[in-house]
Amino acid sequence: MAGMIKRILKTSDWGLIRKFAGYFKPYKKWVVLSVASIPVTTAAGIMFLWLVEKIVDDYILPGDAEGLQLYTILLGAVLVVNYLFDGIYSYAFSKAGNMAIVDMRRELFGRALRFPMKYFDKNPIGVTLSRLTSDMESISESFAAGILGLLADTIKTLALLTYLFVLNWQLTLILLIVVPLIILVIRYLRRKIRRAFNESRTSLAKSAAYLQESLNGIKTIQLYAAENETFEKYNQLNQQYCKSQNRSNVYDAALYSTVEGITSIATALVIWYGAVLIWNFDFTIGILIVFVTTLGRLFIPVRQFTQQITTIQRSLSALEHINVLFEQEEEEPRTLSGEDKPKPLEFEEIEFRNVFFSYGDDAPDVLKNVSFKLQKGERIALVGTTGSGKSTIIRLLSKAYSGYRGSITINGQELRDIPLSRVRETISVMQQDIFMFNDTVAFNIGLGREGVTREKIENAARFVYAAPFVEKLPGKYEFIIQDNGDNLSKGQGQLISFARAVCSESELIILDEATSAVDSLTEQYIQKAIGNIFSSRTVIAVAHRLSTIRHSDLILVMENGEIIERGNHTELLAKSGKYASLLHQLDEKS
Ligand SMILES: Nc1ncnc2c1ncn2[C@@H]1O[C@H](COP(=O)(O)OP(=O)(O)OP(=O)(O)O)[C@@H](O)[C@H]1O
Repeated sequence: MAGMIKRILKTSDWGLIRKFAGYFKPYKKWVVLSVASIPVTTAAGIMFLWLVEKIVDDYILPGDAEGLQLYTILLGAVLVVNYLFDGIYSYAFSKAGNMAIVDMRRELFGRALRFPMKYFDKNPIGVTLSRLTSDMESISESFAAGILGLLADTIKTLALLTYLFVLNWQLTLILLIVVPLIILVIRYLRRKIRRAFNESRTSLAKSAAYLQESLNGIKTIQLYAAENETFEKYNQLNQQYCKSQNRSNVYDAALYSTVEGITSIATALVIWYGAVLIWNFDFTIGILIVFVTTLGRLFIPVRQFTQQITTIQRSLSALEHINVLFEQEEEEPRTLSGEDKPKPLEFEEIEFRNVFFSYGDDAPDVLKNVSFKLQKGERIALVGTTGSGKSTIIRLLSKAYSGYRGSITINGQELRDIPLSRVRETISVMQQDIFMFNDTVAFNIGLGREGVTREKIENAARFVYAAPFVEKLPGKYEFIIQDNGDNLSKGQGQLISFARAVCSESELIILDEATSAVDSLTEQYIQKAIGNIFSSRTVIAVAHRLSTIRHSDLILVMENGEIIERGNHTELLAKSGKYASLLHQLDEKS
């Protein structure tokens, strides 16, 4: 059977199994306890058969009631031991399995948190979510039990067969006639089961991703009355899943019932040949009963074996999916514990020298020959038409994307050589599309800053003029922000984003100014907040407000990935070029 197992699993499967078996290492003692129970239950199984034969031939047939009583008690005791150790076997292994899966899930989530942003550009969140949830579930439910179950059943089956062989080798050979047939069926259906199951996992992941996307965008769907289309699309994905799952179930059922059928043939053969042997006085009724009883017991593992194969196939296909996440490169290996958080750089200057960048190998350059310098205390504004590359400069600087050509240095050190976590500690980004967590205002301001005090949070809020509105909220800093800031106005969200950025010690602040219009009071607060930030830190801003632009020391005007004009507000206006016309458009809008 060991050879058969080898044939059933591919070589690459063994690699996967070995890799994930590593997670059981810390829980070795539970695995050992479980494995140690196998010989006990196997011995109890053989003992049971021996007692059955003895009871029938030596006590029931001759009518020895006294001996029968004693042996029946012994039989009961053997069964108790058998089931007790069976219990220990399953409990100990599922305990080890559960703990191993918890570790795997934790490690995977930790990795996912460090996946590069371009991973999330390409992979819908829902797919990653389903890898972390349903694929993991599938393993924890089945993989552990599947593999060890297979081992236990193999040992038990071999022991039973050896015992039967000693009792009567001819009858045992008759029984084994059906084995090649079973191997053929399993080999044939194995590939089909795996393929169908893979398909069903993929379509489940797709429909989960779509479900997640639809729920994220539910307000837009409702506003644009796109419910029917959304429903239809989900329905189609769901149907696809249903079809592939049904296919997988058909193969499952086919495997199970074919093996059942074949084993029934074996049972009939054994009864027929056993009867012949008894008529020829070569055999006792006790032994025939042992054979028939064992057939049931022998083929329970064989039947389970087919189920275990299906289970293992499922787990392997889930493992393949999860392995993709394990093989996904992380941004830069970093520990998640705060102990060794690097100190921010003592910021002095940033320099871009002849920088080129494209988002993909075959994609066109979206930054072309970009060069500029920013020194401590200075403010740079990036302006330009949409898609001109302003945000890309910021993404490169915050190491959200790598792979630039040319040189970007912070304090003279090449950016690609500075650890990511150090860069993120040095730079604070005020995002336009800030994400708000379902938590308090205080939590959202202090996000990611370990050990930040309430005083610092409140000072940050005051500094960027967020305090006046926060203090009017019920519960003030304990007010719970919901649904990514849906219970706040856009302007209030921006002020929280400002507070979040200044709450850090970072000298360099990147400001990705939002374009959305806000009420005039909030606008005043925002402008005052930017004024405060400008006077206290070094800032590089993707600027849309005239006030922000005017207060910058250097304005870089971008078009098609290039800096086409540079200078301060007065110099650029005097040129009457692109900047002047951009300002003109700004004026018209306001
Ligand atoms: N993740 C991405 N993958 C591929 N291309 C991208 C990606 N992000 C931006 N681009 C492309 O890069 C170019 C520059 O985009 P970028 O976001 O830097 O422009 P921008 O000047 O900030 O525009 P806006 O003012 O509209 O935010 C655009 O052509 C855009 O389509």
